[in-house]
Formats: sequence, structure tokens, C-alpha cells
Amino acid sequence: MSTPAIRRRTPKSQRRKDGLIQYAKDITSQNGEDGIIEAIFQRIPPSNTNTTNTTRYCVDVGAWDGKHLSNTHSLLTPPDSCWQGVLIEADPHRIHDLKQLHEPLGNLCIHSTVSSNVNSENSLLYILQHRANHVPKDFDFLSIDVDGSDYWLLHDIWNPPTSKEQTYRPKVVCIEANPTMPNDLIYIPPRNDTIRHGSSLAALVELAEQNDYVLIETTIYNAFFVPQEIYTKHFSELVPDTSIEALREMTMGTSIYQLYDGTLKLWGCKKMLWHNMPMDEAKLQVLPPQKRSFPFAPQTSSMAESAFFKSTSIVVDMSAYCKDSSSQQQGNEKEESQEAAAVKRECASEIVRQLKYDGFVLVKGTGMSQQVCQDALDNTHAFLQEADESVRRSCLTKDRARRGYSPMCTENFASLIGEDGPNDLVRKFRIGPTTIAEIGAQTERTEEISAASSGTPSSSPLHSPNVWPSSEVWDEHSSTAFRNATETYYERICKVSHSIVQAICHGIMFEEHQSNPDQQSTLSSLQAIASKDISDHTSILTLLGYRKGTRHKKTQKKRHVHPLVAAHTDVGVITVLLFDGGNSALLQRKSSPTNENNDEDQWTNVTLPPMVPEDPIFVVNIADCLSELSNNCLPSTLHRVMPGSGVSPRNCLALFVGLQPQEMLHFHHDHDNGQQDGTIMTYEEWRKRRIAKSQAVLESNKK
Ligand SMILES: O=C(O)CCC(=O)C(=O)O
Ligand SMILES: [Fe+2]
Repeated sequence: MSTPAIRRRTPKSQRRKDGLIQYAKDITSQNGEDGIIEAIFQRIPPSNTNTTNTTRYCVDVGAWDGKHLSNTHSLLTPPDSCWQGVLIEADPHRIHDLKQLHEPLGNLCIHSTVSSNVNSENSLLYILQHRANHVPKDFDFLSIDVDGSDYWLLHDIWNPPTSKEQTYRPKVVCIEANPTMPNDLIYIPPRNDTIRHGSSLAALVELAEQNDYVLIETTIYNAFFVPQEIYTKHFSELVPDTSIEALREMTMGTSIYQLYDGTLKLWGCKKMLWHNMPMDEAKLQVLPPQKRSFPFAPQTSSMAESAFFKSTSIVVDMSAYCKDSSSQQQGNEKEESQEAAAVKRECASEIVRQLKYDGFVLVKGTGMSQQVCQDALDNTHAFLQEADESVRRSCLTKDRARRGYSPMCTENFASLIGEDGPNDLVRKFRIGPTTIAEIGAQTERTEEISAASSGTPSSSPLHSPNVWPSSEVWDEHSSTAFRNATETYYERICKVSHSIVQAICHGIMFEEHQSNPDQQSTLSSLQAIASKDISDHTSILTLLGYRKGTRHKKTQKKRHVHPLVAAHTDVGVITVLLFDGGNSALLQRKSSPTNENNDEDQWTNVTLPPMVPEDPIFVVNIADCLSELSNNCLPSTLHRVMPGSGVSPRNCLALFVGLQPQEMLHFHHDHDNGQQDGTIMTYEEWRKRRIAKSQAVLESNKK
């Protein structure tokens, strides 16, 4: 059997059927209320039996047209009725019909909203006191159905704001309870007329008990209460057990259960009761299908090795965004069809869904050609692995910009998270942007920019000349090919990564908007980043080369394998990685505690296909700046490079995406006390602070 068997069994019910519910019948009511009300009043004599006046009074709050689903119609309309009604309705159309029906019968129809604001002239208390003062305080029947603040209306007639006012104590109260709320939930809605939540039966029972009322029956939507003394006198035999369990069966409840693999399942009512829409189990999920597995299942080594790529890596197709970037340049932006917009939206949501989970995602459909990628990897291999060290040393990194070659063991990524550790066992070569867009054109801003970056705009180390291996040391052909392949890859991957950043920004903004449609966005910087062109970015392409043979080894205790690149987070916006199938090094990210493992120290391998496919696949990970700009909705996940199982050299092309130095960023902070504020600074400033912060941690560690 490959699908589960799911059936319903009828549980043993504690619900008693021998009380008032046995009299259930509908004339105009919805779920048997008419019969129950009749049976109740057969047992309660009119107040003034000793006089000739046997009039009974009812108040119907939310009376509609006086007939539709009415609980008072069958009391008020018979020709010889002893009932007099006060019927309150807010809707102008319904009040028209209500008056037509009830005014000829001598009932009072009041056109008014009924407010949960107890000091308002629309409060039920005020309306009863001032517009229906013929109604005795202990009138016979109160029916409340206003689909929102019902709880508070009842609360306030029982508990007037000043002790001078007499409380109303109707002999019978019928009030709506939200039928989807479980018996053990006490849900008291906010005291606000515009909020429509309903209250739970348990909340109403609690309120009733506080006011000496007793629950005597329920229907699907309504609960009936009588004062304690009336209960004792007239109902204690018919309704000996007044517990919620004895008087209510949950028939509209929805429950959620969890499968071991993290799938959420719905049970019970799967319909949106007031919207007539099905609940979508797929939309309810916390984990995407490909991330669902049991965290504590015993792992076989073959599973760990081979199944990883298949089972945990969904590759997000970015074509909606990456193709779009070319048409946008042709100025077709406005004409984007609805369909295309929907595809982009889906793409943006999917990439964010993945990234939110672990900060890493695989992407394809970028429009990058296999040839450009393979060329760049091959030339990286030629330079970092095969060429003589003298070739690499001919373009050594000299300045703060660190363009050019950084030999093995000269850098230390542990420092990025403020940790001390041996230098990284990797060779690197960097290129970056060399030109700076016409900042001078924005003349009026030049001064403040210079002030902010304490120097001329071009003094940013992010904009510097690239350095290339000398053709005197490396043959002309190799050095030209290396430069061409690297520059081409750089130019293309910068564009692609901009589209990816756009998709991510859009995805987070959609999400924020969906969960908080009325609130002003706290993500203004994302909006700005997504809409910028990229002429002035500061993205750096780093070629990384790893090989077998680790110098740290001797100093290490047995079994302890030291990383080649220490655990760190990336500093910029996002990082876009492409690596070859070399097996001497392995990228790992910190495992997400929710699914893969609960152990703090677990790492998950990040792998790509060993050969660049026709539609190349890239690893994208969130870096610190975007994580902060997203209000930490996207994690900047710790990652490291470990020695791999084999001896083949491994090469990696890492694009560290950076914004333009003067981009103004708005960081939002939520404080524990619920307050919010923000900081505005340029990207350059943020970067300096970020680096300074980790260095400060390092300094204080040394002390
Ligand atoms: O080589 C890799 O796989 C990733 C290296 C890395 O994380 C980095 O340089 O920031
Ligand atoms: Fe990194």
C-alpha cells in the first residue's frame, strides 16, 4: 500500500442527548433553537403571574429582517403572542423589512449598530436604558448574534461601567459562540467593533459563571444560559450535567496533526466556514516537500552520500527573472503580462521559501551558458592548480582591495565571525569592478558622499584596478585566455546575480505584504535594491583553489579534521557559487535545527552536479547585509569548507554580491519591549562596521 489509509471513527461521546436538545426544532431558527426556546419557556413562568399582565419581553440584537434565521420570530409572530420584542439591527435594508414585519405587531425596531464601546450611545446597555426603557431589568429572553463582539455586549449588560447602574439579568440568554473553537480554548475577542473573531464557548461559560449564570444547552452556533436560581428551580433535573462536554459536540472543529517527516495534516472540518473555500493542506506546510524527512531516522552511509543531491536539493528555476532582465532593458517593463507577473511571483516566492529555511538555495534557468561557466572553471584550474607559483605571484594582492592573488594560508575567515583560528588553506584570486559610475553627475550630493566615506567616492577599496598574471611569466595564450574567461564570467554572473537579488527582494516583500497588508513596509531598502540598475555595484569574483595535502594536519590531534576554510558567514548581499567536481574539498553549511538534525554541531554538505550541465546550476547563499535588511527573515548561514574524500583539486567561482558604496540602507530593529526603530547608513559604512565588529570580538577574545 503506497498511500495511507485515513478513516474517521466515531468516538464515544460524552454529549447528552436527553436534555433540552431533544426538543430541537426549527421554524425560522437555524439549528433547532426554536424548539429549545419553546421548551425552556414552558418551564419558566412569566414574572408577573399574580397580575393579569403576562407579557414576556425579548431583546434580539442582530435581528436581521426579523425572520431569516431568527430565534425570536416564532415567539413574536403568533396572533395571540404574549411576547413583546425589541429588535435591533444595523443594516439599513434589513431594518426596512424588519419594521414592515414587526411594527404592526407592536414590537420596537431600532436601527442601530451595537457597539462594544461601553461608553458609546450605541452600547447595548445605553440602547436598553434609553431607547427601550419599558423593558424590565429581568426581561425574559436576550438573543445576541452580531458576529463579532457578542461577548462584550453580554459582558457589559451584566457589568455596567458604573456601580450605580443596575445590571440587566435576562432569564434566558442565547448567544453565538464560534463553532470552530475547541472546548478547551478560552478565546475572548478584542473589544473592537471592527474585529470579527467571535468568542469560544469556554470563554462565554467562564463569563457566565462569573455572573452566576449556568449553561443549559448548545446548538451548533448558539449557547443558552439561565441564572443560577432559575437553573436550580426549573432545569436541574432535565439538565443535571451542565459541563461543556455534556452539552456540546464539536462538529465544526479542525485539527492539525504532524507526520514524522514534518508533513502537516488537517483533520475534521476542512472548509473555511464563512468563506466557503477549502483549506489547502499544501499552503499550510512549514517544510517544502523536498525537505521532509524524519530527523531521527538511522542514516545509512549510502543514503548520506548519494541521496543528498536528489532528495534535499530542489533547484529553483530563475528564468522568469533572468530572461526578464533582457526584455526590461528594451523598455517592455510596463507591458509585462499578468501571466508573466504571476510566474515571476511564483519564482520569487519559491526562492524565498527555500532561503528562509537554511539560507542556501540552488538555482538554474539563469541564462548563463555552459560554455562560459566551463571556460571560467577550466581557466581557474589552469591558474590556481597547474601554473607555476611564480605565475600567481606575478599578480600578488598588494593593497586593501585585495585584487589579484592571495596564496594559501594568508587569509583567515574565522575572523569574519570574530573567531581565532589558523589561516585558510586555499588559494584565491580576485577581480572586481574597476569603473565607478558618474557619481560626479549628481553634483549636489557629491559633498555629502565624500564626507560619508571620508575621502573621494573612488577611494572605496571596492573600486580598484584589477591585476592580472604577467604574460612575461605565463605564456601569452594562457594569460589572455585566463583573463578573457574570467572577465566574461564576471560580467555575466553579475547580471544574473542582480536578477536573483531582485527575485529575493520581491519574494520577501510579497511575503511581508501578505502577512501584514495594512502595515507600512519595513523593507524600503529591498524595494530600492530591487529597482536599481547595477552599473555601480561592488561585486567581487573570487576564484578559489583547494588541493589535497593540509599543512595543519601535523598540529592536530588524531581524528580532528580541520576545515580548509573556517566557519564563517559572508559579509555582502548574496554569494553565487559555481564549483567543479573536484573532491579534495567540500562545502558545508550549518544544518537547520528543524529538520536535518537537532544536534547543534551538524553540518550539511552543499553539492553541485560534478559536471556543469547545459543549464548550469549555482549555489546561492544569503550574506549578512541582506539578512539584516530582511529583518532577519532570511538567515545568513554559517558555512565552511572541509577536506573532501579524494585527491582531485577543486575549484570554485564565488561571486560576492555587493551594492554600490553610497547606497542608503535602512535597517529596522524590533526591540524586546515591542518598540521599533531603524538606522540609516550607506552600504560602505555598514561594511566597515561589520568588519570592525568582528575584529573587535577578536581583540576582546585575545585579552
Ligand atoms: O569554496 C567554497 O565552496 C566556498 C568558499 C566560501 O564560502 C567563501 O569563500 O566565502
Ligand atoms: Fe563563504
